[in-house]
Amino acid sequence: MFSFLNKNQSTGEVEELQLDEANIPAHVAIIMDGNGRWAQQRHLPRIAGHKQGMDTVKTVATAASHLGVKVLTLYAFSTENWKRPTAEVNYLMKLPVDFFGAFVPDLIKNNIRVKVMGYTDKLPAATQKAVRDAIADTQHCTGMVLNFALNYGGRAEIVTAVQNLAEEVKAGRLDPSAIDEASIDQQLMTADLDELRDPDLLIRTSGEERLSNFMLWQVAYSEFVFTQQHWPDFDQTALEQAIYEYQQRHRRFGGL
Ligand SMILES: Cc1cc(N2CCCCCC2)n2ncc(-c3ccc(F)cc3)c2n1
Repeated sequence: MFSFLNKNQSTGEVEELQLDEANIPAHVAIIMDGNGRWAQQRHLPRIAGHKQGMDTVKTVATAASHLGVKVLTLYAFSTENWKRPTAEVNYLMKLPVDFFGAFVPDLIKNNIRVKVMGYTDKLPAATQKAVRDAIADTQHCTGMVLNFALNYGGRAEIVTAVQNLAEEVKAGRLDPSAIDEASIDQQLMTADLDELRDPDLLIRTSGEERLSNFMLWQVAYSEFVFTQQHWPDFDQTALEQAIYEYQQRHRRFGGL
């Protein structure tokens, strides 16, 4: 059992809660929202929130790995984020480079493997190199997969899958009647996660309760937990609280 202290929202009392080690969600996906608001509340530039948010990535990735999560997917940059101010986009595109230098040695120590899904060919060359290096240097790790969604969009992912299947049909290699959910699964960017491709738990921070074009196909049966704190304030306890909430809904009774 993992125990953690929780402040009861209704009574205000601090209580010790237990997580069931046999019911840790195998795949946790997080929409890391609220970085800009966190900075604005402190009268800091928005990019200060992104910088602090990257420290939270390391804290939460380490905590998830220790709890036994097998895949942690983090929504780092969406296909819609290109609409942000140029200065902010340029800063965000440098974060994978900073991450590689600052955190990859710690990830290797925790046996965490980096994977990236998205249209990475559209990223600046330096960002693409940092992504390639992070993947290559953690390739040998056999523990948790830390999967960054980078220049990723759920609708674009499905369009690409449909285009690929249409090409197969056009080439005479696939009959339309043979297209099923498995056919589409195999064309998605999560295909190489095999049986772990669909998140068991989706967390979104900062109070918003929407998907924002994130893993639209894969979250069909996921539990959603929306938390109030901004991503830079998210931590191990917040992750444990979200997993506790998941376990209350996804109760395992004996061998079920
Ligand atoms: C664009 C962007 C933004 C980004 N944020 C920090 C976390 C808060 C939310 C957005 C800002 N983080 N955090 C880690 C990465 C990253 C991506 C790929 C990779 F291989 C290694 C690290 C990252 N990438």
